[in-house]
Amino acid sequence: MSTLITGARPYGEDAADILVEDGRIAAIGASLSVPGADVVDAAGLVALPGLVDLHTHLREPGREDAETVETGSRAAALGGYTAVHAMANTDPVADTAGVVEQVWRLGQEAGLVDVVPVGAVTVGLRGERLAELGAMADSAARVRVFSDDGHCVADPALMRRALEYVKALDGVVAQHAEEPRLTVGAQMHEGDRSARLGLTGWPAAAEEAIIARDVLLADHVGARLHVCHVSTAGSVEILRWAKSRGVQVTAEVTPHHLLLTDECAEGYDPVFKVNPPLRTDADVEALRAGLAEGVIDAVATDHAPHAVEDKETEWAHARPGMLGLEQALSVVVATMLETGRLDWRGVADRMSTRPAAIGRLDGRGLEAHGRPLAPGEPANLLLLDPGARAVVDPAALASRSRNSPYAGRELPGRVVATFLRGVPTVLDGKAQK
Ligand SMILES: NC(=O)N[C@@H](CC(=O)O)C(=O)O
Ligand SMILES: [Zn+2]
Ligand SMILES: [Zn+2]
Repeated sequence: MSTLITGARPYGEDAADILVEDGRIAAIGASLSVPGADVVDAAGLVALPGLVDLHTHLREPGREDAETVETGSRAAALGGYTAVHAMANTDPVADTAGVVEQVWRLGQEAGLVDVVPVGAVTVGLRGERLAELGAMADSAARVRVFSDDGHCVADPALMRRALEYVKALDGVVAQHAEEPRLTVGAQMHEGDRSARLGLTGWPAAAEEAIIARDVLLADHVGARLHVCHVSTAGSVEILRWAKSRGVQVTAEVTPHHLLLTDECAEGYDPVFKVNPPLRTDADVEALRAGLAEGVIDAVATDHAPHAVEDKETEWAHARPGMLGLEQALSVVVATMLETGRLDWRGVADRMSTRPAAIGRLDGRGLEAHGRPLAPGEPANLLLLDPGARAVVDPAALASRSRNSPYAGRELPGRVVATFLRGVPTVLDGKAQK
């Protein structure tokens, strides 16, 4: 089976044809012609490697009313993703080989993206004792990223032991950095605005204190640490310091923290309630600069679907979290590309290459992700119309939930097609399954 993608602009550069055969890129060049190949006209479209998300909540098992592996996979493919890491805060929690294998199999069955399960660090995310990390690593799901996301591994001795265990598995602990004693009852970013709105604040220091502690622990035991959804200027400074000292730390920022601020809380619309909270203009500026510089390695969505009854309620009772998969690339185009902070290669690096490397998905086999657009590599790629602009309509999303913070906002860039190992999962902007 061969497909010829004609006139695409790899990494936004000169137009070329891309020939796909047997799941791999067979050739990239001018005026390729292959009798019998399916032709996809990509004139004017930017071709990028398939995106890799380090941080997706798929809600299955347990909250299939909010999202399933299948609906989340469809949302991911429509967003240009070919692999997503499925967070462990499901019900039951993904803290055993059995649960991670179940999620991995559901991903295979849906067949729209590679669903890579994240394993919980502690049993039940309770922060008391370590889960069966080795069994999850050795399972069919081959877990390499471990996280209690939703909760912080707050006990420093337990965090140290987790780092030591996961190091032996060539894995990484992805920390949700939130000192719980500093965020009791927290509703939004702590500052002038939280005081005025009468909502309990979530201070920047609650995030920064854990990141500072964890980079010291990671340095001490020589382990890899990944920091989830970095949201403050101070966190970027700590990461810059740690990296300059050679600490093996990586970090991600979400699209919403690159675009939105605590001003969104003014209308008390819980769609903007999220952990960590939306911060200030100065934080957004520091996050964009940190991502451009590479101190922040990756964009990760923290796609967090919630059912209507959990979200459309009074602010204080609403669950934190917002959708991200279908608009992530558009938000990065708006905040990083159109502002001149990253070029297309930079976007590919932060949304595909580096996240794949952090999750150890960047091997040499056909199952690899985050590989460059080059002959011989797996044909995981997306085609984007960079000039298209559209207003986000939550009713049109593939996600089973509707809690998009971008509703009614005009964003640039439309994913026209996505290919997973040469098979189109999205064509003409429509999911193929
Ligand atoms: N980001 C959120 O506000 N919520 C996430 C959990 C998390 O990422 O901490 C969720 O699972 O809903
Ligand atoms: Zn989190
Ligand atoms: Zn999360």
